[in-house]
Amino acid sequence: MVRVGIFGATGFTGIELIRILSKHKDAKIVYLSSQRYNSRVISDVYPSLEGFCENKLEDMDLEKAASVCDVLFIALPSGYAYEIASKTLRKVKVIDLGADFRFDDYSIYKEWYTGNCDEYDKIERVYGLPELYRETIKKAPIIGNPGCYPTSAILGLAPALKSGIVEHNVIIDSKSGVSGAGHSPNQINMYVECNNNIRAYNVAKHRHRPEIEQELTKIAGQNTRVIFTPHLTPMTRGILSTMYCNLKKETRIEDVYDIYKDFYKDEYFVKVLKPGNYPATKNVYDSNFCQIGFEIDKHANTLIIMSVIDNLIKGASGQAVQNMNIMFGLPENTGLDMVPTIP
Ligand SMILES: NC(=O)C1=CN([C@@H]2O[C@H](COP(=O)(O)OP(=O)(O)OC[C@H]3O[C@@H](n4cnc5c(N)ncnc54)[C@H](OP(=O)(O)O)[C@@H]3O)[C@@H](O)[C@H]2O)C=CC1
Ligand SMILES: CC(=O)N[C@@H](CCC(=O)OP(=O)(O)O)C(=O)O
Repeated sequence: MVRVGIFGATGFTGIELIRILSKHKDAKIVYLSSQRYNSRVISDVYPSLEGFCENKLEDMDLEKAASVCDVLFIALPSGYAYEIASKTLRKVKVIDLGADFRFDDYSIYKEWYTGNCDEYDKIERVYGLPELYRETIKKAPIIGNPGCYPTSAILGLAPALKSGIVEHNVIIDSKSGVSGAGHSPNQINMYVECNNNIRAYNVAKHRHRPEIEQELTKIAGQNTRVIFTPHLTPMTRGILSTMYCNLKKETRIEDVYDIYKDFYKDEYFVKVLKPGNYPATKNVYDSNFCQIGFEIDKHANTLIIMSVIDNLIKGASGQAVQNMNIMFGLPENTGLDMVPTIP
């Protein structure tokens, strides 16, 4: 039985971790932290957990957490994980849902995030996208769980870039549900601001751009540039990323389908749709799946790829549990085998 602790248990990703792990047959939640609700029972704060999880919320106590847990999930805003991970290193595995361990290069992390990690380069960690890094995740002491937009974009683009059929300049147009912004009230997630409304934000300067470029450059084997525009849409959950790549030469859609099917042939959580079928966020709602579809615009010789995920599951807590399963030698879909919710 894997003993689990969660820092930041009352946020959206923390609650989603509890929901998944409370039904995970090989994991047991033994430690939950919260500043705001310290000493309350989690199901009093979130009655949806009544009968599923009755743990008491505690103050953040690194020593205690490291001594009673086998793995710690950090579901806090970015900037906290370095201190937690460095103080608990080798005593317990760490999976950070924030951005602190996603970057290969500290100067890029510092340019986009505010955390301080003096020994960044010395910390052994792996970018936690199982479809690309499964073998290194198995032995990693620390996982930097990918961002939600990067998960949808990288999974959607990897086969095309790896196979070399497209140029290395990509346009990514993404739409996210409001839960992507977390549960703390701010102007962006107020009902009256986001209901009946759709808008772009952080245009040409979103912090997920360098994360996406880092990974796509490694996959493509050469410098890859992206133009990334995120949009906030009036949905609770879900991300749709639509991506545009110039084809190097005329290509048949059946050949693109074969490339994608082959790339993901062993992947349980990635579903490649047949040509003519397009993904929708509802196809993966409340599940750990990513669905990918595509079309060729012959007029512009452009490959258009569409990728959908549930931002809170494959884009965060589900992927984090998938990583935990890999690290502890469990079947990868343990606790994650949910059928998407319709309608
Ligand atoms: N929402 C999403 O779709 C995704 C989120 N992520 C990442 O996961 C992490 C958690 O995100 P999410 O669950 O959405 O965030 P929330 O805002 O919903 O929750 C964060 C929790 O962290 C605790 N906390 C501790 N210190 C602070 C602080 N200084 N400011 C705010 N909260 C604090 C709070 O709990 P308390 O007050 O009880 O201690 C809060 O509930 C973030 O790093 C985020 O970037 C990654 C992918 C997708
Ligand atoms: C809709 C919305 O606001 N989404 C968030 C995604 C946050 C996230 O998951 O990013 P990190 O884990 O990299 O901080 C945003 O655009 O910042």
